[in-house]
Amino acid sequence: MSPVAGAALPDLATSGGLFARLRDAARPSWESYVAHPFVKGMGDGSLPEASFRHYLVQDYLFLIHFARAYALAAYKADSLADMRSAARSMSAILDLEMGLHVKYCAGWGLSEADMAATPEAQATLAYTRFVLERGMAGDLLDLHVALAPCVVGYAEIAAGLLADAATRLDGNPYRAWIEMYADPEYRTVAHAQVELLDRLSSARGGEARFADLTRTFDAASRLEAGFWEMGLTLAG
Ligand SMILES: Cc1ncc(C[n+]2csc(CCO)c2C)c(N)n1
Repeated sequence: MSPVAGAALPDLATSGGLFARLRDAARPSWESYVAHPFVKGMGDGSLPEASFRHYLVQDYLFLIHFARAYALAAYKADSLADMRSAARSMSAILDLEMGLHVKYCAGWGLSEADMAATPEAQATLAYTRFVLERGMAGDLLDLHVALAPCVVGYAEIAAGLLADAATRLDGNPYRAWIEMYADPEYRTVAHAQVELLDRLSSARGGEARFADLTRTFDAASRLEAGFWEMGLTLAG
């Protein structure tokens, strides 16, 4: 069933949890990401098609590296449960989400071979390699904090668009994107990421590392905003 426009969903973040506190500490960067003009343009359908296509191709390349980040999470895990969870997320991206993405892009006339052959834009390189670097240099908590704006942000953005009076779903070329990320199944994935951050934080001394984790979360949020900006300006 399609979500109903205008119905606000509760916040994904648990009050007082690590995700909510990071988001508060990085508020200006977070807002520049979730309220970017690209997002508003998808909501009211005014986003130029060329911007959306440029974004989609780069997002395909982004997902490849995101799958690598979950492979790194499996390597960094210190329990079988965390290894299995990372492996499941990597498989979900490679076998499910990328397939959906490819089908979705085909609807916009983009073939997988064309997308794979496109050079990565600077914003794609910067964001994906930043996440991988946080994971390589740090531990599982550093890596999951770097991943959190991506995983939780898209659920918040899609829910926010559905609740926004400026959003038009009828005849909106970006409706399928909004509904894909507003899907309850995807909200469950985002919620699991919020809970995982709290568990990792207790196990790995997150409290004492809050300032450092905030820098990572803030940078990842700015890189998400930069990813939208790349789409909007068609930057290479
Ligand atoms: C730039 C960019 N940021 C976030 C997402 C969202 N996303 C990426 S992978 C994934 C599944 C999480 O396990 C989701 C929701 C995206 N596609 N592109």
